[in-house]
Amino acid sequence: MSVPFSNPLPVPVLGFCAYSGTGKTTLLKQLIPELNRRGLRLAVIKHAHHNFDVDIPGKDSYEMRKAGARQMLVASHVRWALMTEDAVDGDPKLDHLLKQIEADKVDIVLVEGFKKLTLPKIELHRAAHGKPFIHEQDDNIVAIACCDDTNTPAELKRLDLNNVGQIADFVVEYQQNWQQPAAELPIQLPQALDSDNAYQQGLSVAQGITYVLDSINATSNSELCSLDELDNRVLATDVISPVNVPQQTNSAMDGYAFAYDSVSQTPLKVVGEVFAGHEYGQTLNAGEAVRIMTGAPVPAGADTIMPRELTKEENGELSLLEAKSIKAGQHVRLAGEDIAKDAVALKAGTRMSAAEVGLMASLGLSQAQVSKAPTIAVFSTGDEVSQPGDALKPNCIYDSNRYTIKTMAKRLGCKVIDLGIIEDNEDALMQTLTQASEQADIVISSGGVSVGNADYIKTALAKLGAINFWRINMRPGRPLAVGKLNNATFFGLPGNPVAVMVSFLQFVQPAVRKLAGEKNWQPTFLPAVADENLRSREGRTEFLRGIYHVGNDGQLHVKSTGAQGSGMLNSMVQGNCLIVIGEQPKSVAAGNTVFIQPFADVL
Ligand SMILES: Nc1nc2c(c(=O)[nH]1)N[C@H]1C(S)=C(S)[C@@H](COP(=O)(O)OP(=O)(O)OC[C@H]3O[C@@H](n4cnc5c(N)ncnc54)[C@H](O)[C@@H]3O)O[C@H]1N2
Ligand code: MOO
Repeated sequence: MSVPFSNPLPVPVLGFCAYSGTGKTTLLKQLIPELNRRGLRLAVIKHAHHNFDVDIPGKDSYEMRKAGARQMLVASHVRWALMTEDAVDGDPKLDHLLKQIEADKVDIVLVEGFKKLTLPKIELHRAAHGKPFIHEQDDNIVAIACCDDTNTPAELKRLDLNNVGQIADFVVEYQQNWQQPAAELPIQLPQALDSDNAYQQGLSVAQGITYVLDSINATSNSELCSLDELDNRVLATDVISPVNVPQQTNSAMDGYAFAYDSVSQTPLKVVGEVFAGHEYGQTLNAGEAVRIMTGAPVPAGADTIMPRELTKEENGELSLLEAKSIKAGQHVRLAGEDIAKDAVALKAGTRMSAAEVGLMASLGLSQAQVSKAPTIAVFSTGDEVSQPGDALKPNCIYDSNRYTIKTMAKRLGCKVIDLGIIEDNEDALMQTLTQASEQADIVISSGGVSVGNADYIKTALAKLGAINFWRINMRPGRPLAVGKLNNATFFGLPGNPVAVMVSFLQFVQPAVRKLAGEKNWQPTFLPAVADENLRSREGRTEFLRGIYHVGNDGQLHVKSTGAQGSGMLNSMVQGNCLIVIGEQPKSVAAGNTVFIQPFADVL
């Protein structure tokens, strides 16, 4: 039976496996110096099956450990050793041990033992021992080192067990060709949709997003907006720079401008002064310098700037301190080095923000063509749902969903039509839905998409459009309706308030961004260390509300907000991110890495 292993290090890990008596340790003792000669820096991990001790009774470190120190680090000027009391049931965990290695100090980790792990390994085999092949049971064998009399499959790399140099060459090649696998995000897009299966088994989140994106076309309508209206709008056309930025070659420092070739002629003669917004109208001669301010144009004949603090001017003569370190062209900003005239300064599909608006202004442009902002119509359903501000009737709840949806939609630059709370009555719903689909690009409702029976929304939708009622393998936000209502896209989000927000972020957000013409947007996934065990179920993507912070180790750390009921809106208030655990892991143990989606973009 193989045990899953994933390498946590940015360097390769290569195992050596064999039945006992094959000579693993003997080979490794010969291989290590061969690899050192080839310039490879090695770490070695060995699995010992007995209760070993590396310390010597009587030594201080031994005595202190025996006195009860769980970790004992003994260090001298040549080496240090960390001994940890870490009794576990079964084998020690290789990924945990590997995390103790200083990966920047080694090129590869060789591992002896741990043969059950799905770890790339070289099998050592001696036919004379009459033992079975390991590679017949283990797909992770990358090569077999054996003797002449052994038959091996043609597709398996064969090495000579008695030729240590050849094995060393193989290890070097393995190390050089190894590539760190790309991080596997919990939601991988796009994902093909098998609709027959989807109805029975539900859709993965990635399938749901792919389906939504496939059914949305970017708008072709656009309008001209002034600089002050551009924030959060999406460019419909490329912005072409009408000018060089900077317009002229200028100084990046307050100091002196001169020709680099004049450095040998110091002291230089100071012949003038130039301020930003002005120019020194003449050409500098060899041996001359001008006093220059940051942003002022570099005069003709000069190509190098010396900051004022590295100079001394006396009676019109300029000495250069540290003259030897001067580089030709230093502290000069060349015309067009930021953006050249006629170059694309901003691409169509860019969502405008402070930097983009500022850049447009820096080009002297006062307006841009942007895609028409999507219009979203939103309503709520359910007899129990009441309008905030009204008295709350018995057994009712206030409508929070319409307000979270409207707020998120506005953050995404949408115009919003609020259709209020629609009573659970088919005629009223039909009328509202028809009206909404004429006015809006996207119509969103919340509630009524699960299996409850007081839901007229399903019958009304079925009459007016083509709507799929999906079950998404996620929590929260399992039920989701998506489809067309005339020309508008319809989203029926689940009623539970947290499910509404999570479904909006995962499915409506990509749709809005695509509709608005935004290109190259990807959901953010940041790795963070889990500060506690996080529960999840295999086959379902879990969106836990989390709180992340930067730990003392400089890495992001995250913990959950606590109770995770999908009606607990307060968990979204307490949290600053979603912790996203994909379909594979059953749960994540404290200390392992998970992916988070910070709320910063939309909430
Ligand atoms: N037998 C089953 N029951 C449920 C299932 C299921 O698969 N089988 N799924 C559960 C899940 S998961 C969710 S989520 C909910 C979603 O159901 P609906 O979309 O039909 O939503 P409702 O039943 O109308 O409401 C659920 C919940 O949310 C509250 N709600 C509704 N609208 C609002 C609003 N505008 N503002 C605030 N809160 C709202 C409502 O009062 C309910 O408490 O179904 C589970 N059941
Ligand atoms: O979507 Mo529901 O909120 O999973 O409980």
